[in-house]
Amino acid sequence: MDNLLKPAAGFGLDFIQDLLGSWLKLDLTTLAAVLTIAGTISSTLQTLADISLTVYWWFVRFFTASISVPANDRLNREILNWVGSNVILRQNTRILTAGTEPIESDSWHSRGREERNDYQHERRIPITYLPTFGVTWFIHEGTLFMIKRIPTGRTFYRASSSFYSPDEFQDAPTGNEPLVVICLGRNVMPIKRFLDTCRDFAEKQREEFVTVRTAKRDMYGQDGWNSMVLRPVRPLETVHFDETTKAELVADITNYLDVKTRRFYAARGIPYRRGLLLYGPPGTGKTSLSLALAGHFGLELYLVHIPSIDEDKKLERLFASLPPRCIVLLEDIDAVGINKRNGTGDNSADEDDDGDDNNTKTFLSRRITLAGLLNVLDGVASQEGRIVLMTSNFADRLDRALIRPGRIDRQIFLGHISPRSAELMFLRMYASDENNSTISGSKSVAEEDLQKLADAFAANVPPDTLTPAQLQGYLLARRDIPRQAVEDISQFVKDETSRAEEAKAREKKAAERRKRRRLENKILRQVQRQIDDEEAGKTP
Ligand SMILES: Nc1ncnc2c1ncn2[C@@H]1O[C@H](COP(=O)(O)OP(=O)(O)OP(=O)(O)O)[C@@H](O)[C@H]1O
Repeated sequence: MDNLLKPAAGFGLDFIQDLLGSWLKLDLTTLAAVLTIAGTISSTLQTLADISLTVYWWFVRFFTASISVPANDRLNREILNWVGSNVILRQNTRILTAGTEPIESDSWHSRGREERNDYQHERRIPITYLPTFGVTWFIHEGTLFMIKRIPTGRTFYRASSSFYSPDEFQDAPTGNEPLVVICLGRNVMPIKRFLDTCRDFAEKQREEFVTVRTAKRDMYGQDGWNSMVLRPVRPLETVHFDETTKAELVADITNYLDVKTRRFYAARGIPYRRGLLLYGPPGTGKTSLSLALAGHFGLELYLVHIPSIDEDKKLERLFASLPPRCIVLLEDIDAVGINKRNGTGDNSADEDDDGDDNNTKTFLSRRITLAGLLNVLDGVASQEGRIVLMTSNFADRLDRALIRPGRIDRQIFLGHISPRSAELMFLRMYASDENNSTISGSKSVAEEDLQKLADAFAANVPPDTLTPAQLQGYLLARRDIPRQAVEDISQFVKDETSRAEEAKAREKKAAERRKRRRLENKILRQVQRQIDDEEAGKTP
């Protein structure tokens, strides 16, 4: 058997040797030598890597101090913010993670977002950049620091890892990973100082910006407050409505946030919550006021656009993950009609009213029920210490169960602009600011002239005609020409009034049509029922 194989093996070896010799000009001995050297280099490199890793860990263990920060701690985000602004940007890092919102396949859901995807009607969501790092190094106050993101086990971005080290991409930064802050030396004091710096930085940002969080599904399909936008703080003075109501509102919230009030509630077993309803026509400042209040009280704003939430459970999950002190803004709670379907209110839900008088099922939107909303507002699981602001364009359509004291403690009406508010808005629009960046034309208007112009302007803005949004739009279109704004205002008021009257007449006609259609349907159904009854009577 061995003898039989020998020529074949010899033939094979000879053949390979010939091939290498004639084609590649290599003999087998050289090849073997090359392979041996390569193997030795590779194992040497591996050994060196192992040694350096061991040295690295010994070094970390004996010559550094470290502090870990859990994923869900606010400090974690504050560190990332600091690193993002001070290290990543300064070092002009080429590896960042950009994000806007996850793409969802659910068409109803996406439609809701298309309509109103972001705070204050912005359709385009700003891109947020997060530092992509496994480990980042920097020097702070003369000490060498290292921040390490601890992998959470979710791996992706592998496709891109062919170019960069897999470590860098294995765990895409969602901002929810625990961090370890390490510094050179055996003392944790530099780290503590660094953490203070991060907090001061965040504090300053909070003074200048309001953090607005909105509900978004994250990349793993989990609902949560996953989108964050920083909005510049809007001073309360720039939101015009009844000054006494404004002062009362601010006093009310100040009192509520006072630690003594919390103790008072706790001692008497009263749930420590505050609910406010901001209502009025569109463009009267409900959203602007909410933002201004959040800025004034230094609270984060958690925004829920009710019509885009499609199930009670989702709202429940969002409320369950609210921090203890914040403002929750529930926008457009009436948008699809918080009404009993057998109610008398003339609203959108009446359009498809099937006339079933016994149907008392209550709907907030496609799938959010009034019970679901009430449950998150005062259910056992709902967080104490927060302020819930609800906005509505049609307060009269709201269910009484929702607006009872305890759920809504104060109702604030934001209506059409008053002459006094028009004067203030005019002054604000044309007064020169620090950068003198307001308007070119108005620079020539002296202060006393500006006041005279504002008086003349306000005299031509009758109460209860224009919304603040309309007036703001008007002034913005004339931002360089204050005198022209005064001249044109009477005509603008006339035009807008007649337009509003036409719209009202159209709406009245449409409402009458709907009413007629409902009546016809009702009669038809009664007739059909009679016919059915008669037929049933005939049959034995
Ligand atoms: N009372 C107000 N004072 C100053 N500006 C206002 C006021 N109301 C509205 N505006 C301006 O009009 C625009 C729209 O305001 P905002 O979105 O706050 O109104 P809204 O009542 O929430 O409207 P909607 O009911 O449509 O959501 C903003 O740019 C805001 O600056």
